[in-house]
Amino acid sequence: MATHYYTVSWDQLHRDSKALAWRLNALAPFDGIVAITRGGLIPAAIVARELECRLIETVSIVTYDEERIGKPTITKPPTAAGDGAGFLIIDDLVDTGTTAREVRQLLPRAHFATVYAKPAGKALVDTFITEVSQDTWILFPWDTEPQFVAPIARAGTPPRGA
Ligand SMILES: O=P(O)(O)OC[C@H]1O[C@H](OP(=O)(O)OP(=O)(O)O)[C@H](O)[C@@H]1O
Ligand code: HPA
Ligand SMILES: [Mg+2]
Repeated sequence: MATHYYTVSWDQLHRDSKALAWRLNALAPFDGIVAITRGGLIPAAIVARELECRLIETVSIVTYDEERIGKPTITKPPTAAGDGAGFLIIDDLVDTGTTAREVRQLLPRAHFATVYAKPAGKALVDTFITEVSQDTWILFPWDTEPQFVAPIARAGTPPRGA
């Protein structure tokens, strides 16, 4: 269970995904990108734009229900990436490495990159940008929205009108 939260804004995600693209550009060109949906879709779009890559494949895999990990289920395998040779795989993050392990079996020759990584999974990816501790849950901008927070002085009192 996470004891810390790390909130990532859209701006931050764009900056970190571009930093990943800078790193990957040194290894380019790639024949195509495989985005791991859903979390990898937006980082993959940003990296594809920066690397001028126009061939995007997807692999759909479900490992979590909110913060609860389950058995990974592939709901759509990749069809256009062969054994992964020449391809770049992009996901938002690697946590336990469960998802990465499954996808690597499908595309063993691809280069695997994530924007964020936690210690338990980082050895499974070839390139990542930012590491966070294992007990940190990363809050992505698509999973959050700004909302009202009560002033500190009112902590513990019921909200007005309640
Ligand atoms: O290293 P792991 O422990 O496997 O965790 C990382 C994976 O978990 C999340 O996907 P999730 O299963 O929540 O699906 P989603 O991308 O559709 O949100 C995240 O997008 C990674 O793909
Ligand atoms: O830290 C996380 N944040 C969002 N989704 C995730 N899926 C696995 N770990 C995480
Ligand atoms: Mg995912």
